[in-house]
Amino acid sequence: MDATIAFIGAGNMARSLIGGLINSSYDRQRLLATDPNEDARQQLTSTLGISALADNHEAAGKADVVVLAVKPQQLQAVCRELADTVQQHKPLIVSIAAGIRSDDIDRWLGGSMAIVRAMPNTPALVGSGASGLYANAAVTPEQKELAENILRAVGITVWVNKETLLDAVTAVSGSGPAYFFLFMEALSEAGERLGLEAEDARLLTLQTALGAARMAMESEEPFATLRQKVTSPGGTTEAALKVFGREGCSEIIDQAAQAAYQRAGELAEQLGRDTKETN
Ligand SMILES: NC(=O)C1=CN([C@@H]2O[C@H](COP(=O)(O)OP(=O)(O)OC[C@H]3O[C@@H](n4cnc5c(N)ncnc54)[C@H](O)[C@@H]3O)[C@@H](O)[C@H]2O)C=CC1
Ligand SMILES: O=C(O)[C@@H]1CCC=N1
Repeated sequence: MDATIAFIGAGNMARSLIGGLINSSYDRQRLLATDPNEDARQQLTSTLGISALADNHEAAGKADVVVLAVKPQQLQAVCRELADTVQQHKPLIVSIAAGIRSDDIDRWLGGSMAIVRAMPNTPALVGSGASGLYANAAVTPEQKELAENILRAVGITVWVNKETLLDAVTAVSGSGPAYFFLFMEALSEAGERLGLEAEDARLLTLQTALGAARMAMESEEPFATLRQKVTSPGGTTEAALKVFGREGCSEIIDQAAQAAYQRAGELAEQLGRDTKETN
């Protein structure tokens, strides 16, 4: 039987995970979600067909797994609110919040909790997610398997053995879909400026992104070799790649990933401190 999972916070990422789980035949009856926003709750019930509650305690109290899916800025208050409830039955906690460390989450929840931190991404919605996972010392092998099974239902999973490596996962795959959307947006617009119909430019861009990813997935060759195979000497690709090189495209991508990584560290530092109000 599927474990009962309560999602605390039903925003973009929770909906992607819930949708992906349902698409992978996860038992809807075993999925619950909470959100203070009535529209968000109605959307869950009408589009995903799962129970949506306003009361975090009620949902967490029924769950084998509590997925903390609120913004990092809301996490401390939500954890402190849930501490009494989760201390009673000790569900597995899965936090998907960027940056916030498991020690801080554990302290806010009252201590001695089994916590898996996961960094998924929104393509989970279509079963093509990529998640990094980290388990604290209290997580049992069975709980590790449970967390992995949930995230694997919506894509691939990678365990990291150092918590700070989750910030690197965030910089690559957590935020990564946005980088690829940006690239597709720009390439499609460039196609339009070159005279293509908007719809054609979009379709050609999409299929090229999908084709390149699938080809790389199915090949054992490094990305660089696949790139070289498109690049005829003195040809069109070479002309384009020269511009990428001249404008420092690789350096820009490196700087962008560094910025995401650093921001995760800043969130941990700023939001990991106990606030006066909740002390
Ligand atoms: N969006 C993404 O691509 C990814 C997001 N994440 C993480 O997932 C978490 C959620 O991000 P998003 O879904 O993008 O944000 P979001 O803003 O779309 O969703 C957060 C939801 O939490 C609800 N909420 C606020 N206070 C609450 C409370 N006290 N109790 C219950 N629900 C409450 C809000 O109404 C909102 O619907 C963040 O911590 C983020 O770092 C992780 C990986 C990828
Ligand atoms: O932008 C963010 O902070 C979240 C974490 C990774 C993707 N979205």
